[in-house]
Amino acid sequence: MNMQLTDTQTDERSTVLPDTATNTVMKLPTPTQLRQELPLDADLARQIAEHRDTVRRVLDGTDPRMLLVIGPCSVHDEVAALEYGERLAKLAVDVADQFVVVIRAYVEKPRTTVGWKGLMYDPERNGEGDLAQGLVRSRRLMLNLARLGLPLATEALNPVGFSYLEDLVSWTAIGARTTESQLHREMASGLPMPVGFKNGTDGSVGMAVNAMKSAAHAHHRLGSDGDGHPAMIATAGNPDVHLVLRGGRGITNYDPESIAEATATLRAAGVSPAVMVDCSHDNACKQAERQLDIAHHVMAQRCAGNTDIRALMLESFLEEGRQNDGEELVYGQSITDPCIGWAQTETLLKALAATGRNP
Ligand SMILES: O=C[C@H](O)[C@H](O)COP(=O)(O)O
Ligand SMILES: C=C(OP(=O)(O)O)C(=O)O
Repeated sequence: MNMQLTDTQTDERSTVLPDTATNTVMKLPTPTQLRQELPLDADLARQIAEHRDTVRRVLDGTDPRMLLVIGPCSVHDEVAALEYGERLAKLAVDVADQFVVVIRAYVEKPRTTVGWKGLMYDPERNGEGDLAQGLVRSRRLMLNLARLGLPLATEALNPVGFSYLEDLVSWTAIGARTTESQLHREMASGLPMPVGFKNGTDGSVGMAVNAMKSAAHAHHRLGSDGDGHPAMIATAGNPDVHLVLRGGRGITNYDPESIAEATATLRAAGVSPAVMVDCSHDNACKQAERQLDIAHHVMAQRCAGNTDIRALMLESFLEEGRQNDGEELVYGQSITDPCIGWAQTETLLKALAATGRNP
């Protein structure tokens, strides 16, 4: 599973200088090396370019369908994630006249305090932080999901981490905990796909609007090249940025008044009024089943004429609910936020599509 290391890369842990540091550093393969080991072939690259264009067209309203970003809160088991992907790819065909279905392939999890941070950071979930293995497994999983024909969504949390994966992703989220971060805005400014900024964890939309303005702008940022060398990166600005309403602590924002207030703010700021409603997270008060009613409620608003609502996000997996990580895990059930199960997912997507056909 471990990547080949170059002559200059050893797998020894070395003490970091200066002397105040007690950290250890373990060298990793570079993004270029990982991309060479797990390459994106020309057909898949074409597919991803087409998916990104489709997502852009949905978000700018040229394509009248809605975007539906759906899948597990996090991936901890690649087999279950692929089984979910296979089922979703079939269901996506049934609703393709109404929805562009994008699968959540979330391998980095932002934590409120501490907790498992995702497949990329701790693939064995044993606290060892085997990033060398996590990066390989994350990229391999994403390649396999993309080969099912689905566009991929993920949250870009660590700009270095994302440089190992970004060529595989068609829609990217900047999460509620990082929307206000300049580093994430700079990163989004140079990303080659549409990016959704979540409102803040306190429910505030203003910081996401500021993020959109910043990410649409050109930047000079400090980063590294594909070979891991420090580099100045000049970004052009990302024209395909939008707002994601996900509620906040004790606040929901999927109702008509909240959405109207958000789109008025977006228009006043001169940025895209396109909105994705995240039916999970604080909108669902972390109760997975609430997503069902929320999705119907938002779809009804869209069918009643609010075409600024261009997208929905749902957290869904094979089994409903969530479980604590441990020895005996239920196959296909989330170990982070609760999700709706497959049966609910199938019923919901078909019902939403039927509403879209006969508003
Ligand atoms: O989407 C997942 C979680 O909401 C997010 O990662 C924060 O989780 P936590 O509050 O359990 O740390
Ligand atoms: C962490 C997530 O969302 P948020 O940033 O809204 O909490 C997520 O979508 O997995």
